[in-house]
Amino acid sequence: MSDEGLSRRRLLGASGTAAVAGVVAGAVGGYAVSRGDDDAAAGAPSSTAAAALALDAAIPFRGEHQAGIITPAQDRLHFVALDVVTTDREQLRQLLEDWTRAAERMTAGAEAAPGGLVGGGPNRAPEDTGEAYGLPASGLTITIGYGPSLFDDRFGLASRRPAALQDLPAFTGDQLDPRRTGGDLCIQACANDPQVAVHAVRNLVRLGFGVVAVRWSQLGFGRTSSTSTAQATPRNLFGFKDGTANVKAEEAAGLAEHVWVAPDDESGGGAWMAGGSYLVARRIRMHIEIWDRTSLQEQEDVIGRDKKEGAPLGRSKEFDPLDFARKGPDGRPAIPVDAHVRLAHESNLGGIRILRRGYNFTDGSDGVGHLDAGLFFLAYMRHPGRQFVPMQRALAKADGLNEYIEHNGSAVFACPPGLKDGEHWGQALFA
Ligand SMILES: C=CC1=C(C)c2cc3[nH]c(cc4nc(cc5[nH]c(cc1n2)c(C)c5CCC(=O)O)C(CCC(=O)O)=C4C)c(C)c3C=C
Ligand SMILES: [Fe+2]
Repeated sequence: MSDEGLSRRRLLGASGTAAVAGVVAGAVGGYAVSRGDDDAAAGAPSSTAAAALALDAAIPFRGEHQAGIITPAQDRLHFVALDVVTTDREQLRQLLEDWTRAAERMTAGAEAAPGGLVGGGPNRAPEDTGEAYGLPASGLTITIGYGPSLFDDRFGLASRRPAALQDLPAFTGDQLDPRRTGGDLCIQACANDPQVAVHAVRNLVRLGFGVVAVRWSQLGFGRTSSTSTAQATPRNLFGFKDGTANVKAEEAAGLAEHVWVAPDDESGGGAWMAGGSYLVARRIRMHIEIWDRTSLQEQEDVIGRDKKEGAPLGRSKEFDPLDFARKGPDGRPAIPVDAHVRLAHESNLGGIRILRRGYNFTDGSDGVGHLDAGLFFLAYMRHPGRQFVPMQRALAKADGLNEYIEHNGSAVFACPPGLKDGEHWGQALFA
């Protein structure tokens, strides 16, 4: 490998360098494998999940589906929504191709461009911003999505718009801030090191100068979902286990039914979405000061699970099934009628489920003595109008949690399928 193609992990030492060189060589040649994991390369789901749990792993960039959806949720997030500022279709197409190259390199632990740190010499701006140089791949995944507004008349894409990609309707209680809403494109960068996630977004935005501009962004810490049975269930900022009943990577039938767009889901212009998924993002402020003065009983009744174990009320273990018919000692439903898990459960929604992949956030304070903290809700699904919309309508109407939360940002994106060797983002869309 030439000096220009060396990984940022070169600094890790000889053995690390050798292993990583393989990853990077594979990555730039059109494939990427996790270091020393043959099963991952073969696509065995449980081994892939286990490999991805290693905090510094390189996650394969290419595959049937984009990485970052069923990849075991990493600990950190940098999410950005962008607007396209050019009207030149070719500039946008070229950017998506350039992003693919840079994203593939960064997920393998390499600089955004060969020799990116200093290889361009003293008279040019470096092609990599440098803050992740020497850091491992850190489980980085970069997932791209296209917003409904990308399919207006600017780029001749109107006929390519999937029918399922529609702006979300207004929900009761929404307090949406236009400065945290919408976007032509999104990039979801997840990693186990915040510096690696931020570096990835920063370098893609840098590449897009003059073509795209950041509309809004969100940092997240502490995943609020497990997306694999190999992961322990994390806790959200209300202190409750979150993600117990999620659709998980090992659940092939559930993914096919609820997460991946099937070939015959979208006819005509939207057929390029087969194998992709729709992403709903909601910035949900949590009024933690009010919650923190609320009794344990009330907290558990609002969620419908106990705080310590995460067990459904009336049961004792986290993964015990929810029993909505069970009565408590007072003769009332053990899981209250307005409990969050009752209303969000598939039995209340005609079998609807979604894959949740959210993160905690704290963005300073609001100037009047409260933390601006909450849950950056990210969820993947096959059809937002048939899944998120009815689910959120049911929650907006009756959820006991509404007293403690406020949705103040919102967006929806079509995340295309994964890339085969030699393919790049936008190729199918612009074909
Ligand atoms: C529209 C979808 C959902 C929003 C918005 C949402 C916000 C939200 N959720 C929690 C905390 C928990 N949610 C839990 C379960 C759960 N939540 C949703 C959907 C939305 N949540 C679903 C589909 C489920 C699973 C329901 C089921 O099938 O049992 C839980 C329990 C643990 C778990 O199963 O994950 C918690 C806790 C917060 C704090 C929040 C907004 C800030
Ligand atoms: Fe929830």
